[in-house]
Amino acid sequence: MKSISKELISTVIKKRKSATHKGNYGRLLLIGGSKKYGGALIMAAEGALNSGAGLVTVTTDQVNIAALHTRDPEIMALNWDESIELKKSIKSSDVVVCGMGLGLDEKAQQILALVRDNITLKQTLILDASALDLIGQQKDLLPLNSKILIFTPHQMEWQRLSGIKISDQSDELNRAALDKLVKNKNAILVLKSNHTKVYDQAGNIYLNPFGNPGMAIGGMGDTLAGIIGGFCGQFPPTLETVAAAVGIHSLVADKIAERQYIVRPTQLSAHLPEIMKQYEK
Ligand SMILES: NC(=O)C1=CN([C@@H]2O[C@H](COP(=O)(O)OP(=O)(O)OC[C@H]3O[C@@H](n4cnc5c(N)ncnc54)[C@H](OP(=O)(O)O)[C@@H]3O)[C@@H](O)[C@H]2O)[C@@H](O)CC1
Ligand SMILES: Nc1ncnc2c1ncn2[C@@H]1O[C@H](COP(=O)(O)OP(=O)(O)O)[C@@H](O)[C@H]1O
Ligand SMILES: [Mg+2]
Repeated sequence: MKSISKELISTVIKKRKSATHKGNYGRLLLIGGSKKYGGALIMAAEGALNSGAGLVTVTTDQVNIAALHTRDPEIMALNWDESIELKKSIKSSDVVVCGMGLGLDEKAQQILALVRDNITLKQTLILDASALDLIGQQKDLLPLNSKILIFTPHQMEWQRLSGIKISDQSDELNRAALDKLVKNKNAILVLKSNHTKVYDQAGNIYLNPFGNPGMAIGGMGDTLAGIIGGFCGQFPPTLETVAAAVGIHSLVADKIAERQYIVRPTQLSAHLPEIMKQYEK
């Protein structure tokens, strides 16, 4: 098992070249935010935006859009009832991040089925939170048609999806469960805890040595899902890129925790561009 290091983060975060434009840094679509959980989607979108994604669009319950635009006018938004537009949006994205605050109702199931049916082999798909729980309940909702498929469960979500109890979640069982879920070997598992591990299906594992308990606040994982999306839109969507996203999320939190008791996820996002600058190479 390798440890996520500051050097690894520096190899992933590239200095931007002059002759580039927003289209070179990833078209991201984030899907989630039912009425109750609009904040989850907004926090994920802020993670994506602040990690440098070139173009960020969200699709969500209409009720969240004014709040999102008040905070972040850079982000485009689509009402998730507009299914024709939504299909187009899925197809034209480089990276789709689905599940933050999506909920588990019939609408949520329909949206995940739409993602499953419209994602293509050119795209990176990240599944978080409710998307993982929906698949745990109904296995045929699992989208298998992306280029790279990234799961980002916390331990309880992984228990519900894989059937492995938290106390039994060993590397061996985790990888076997990932292989059982995804046969074509294009998946990455980010199993979140106080020391998150990132697995691929070739046997590689990265352990995150960074982070602190000030991060134990709702929205911290939503923010991470957005950052992973942002990284996969800008840098090659590999195990190392995902590990670097996990590492920088915790490093920013560690910096904030030097002078604060807790780390607000929105504050973490706000400090991300400044800390990424220190690691660019
Ligand atoms: N502001 C918003 O809109 C927010 C909206 N959100 C949205 O809410 C939806 C439900 O997601 P969720 O994660 O809040 O609930 P759930 O899946 O039941 O898991 C929580 C329970 O699991 C357990 N647990 C054990 N180990 C654990 C671990 N390592 N890390 C974490 N938990 C661990 C633990 O149980 P306990 O120990 O408390 O008994 C804990 O109580 C989802 O769509 C999400 O996106 C959130 O993102 C928050 C901000
Ligand atoms: N005690 C802790 N130490 C380090 N990191 C933590 C701690 N508690 C939570 N985190 C991090 O915070 C995030 C929590 O993710 P998650 O449970 O999905 O949050 P949410 O769904 O509320 O956004 C993960 O990245 C996890 O590694
Ligand atoms: Mg979560």
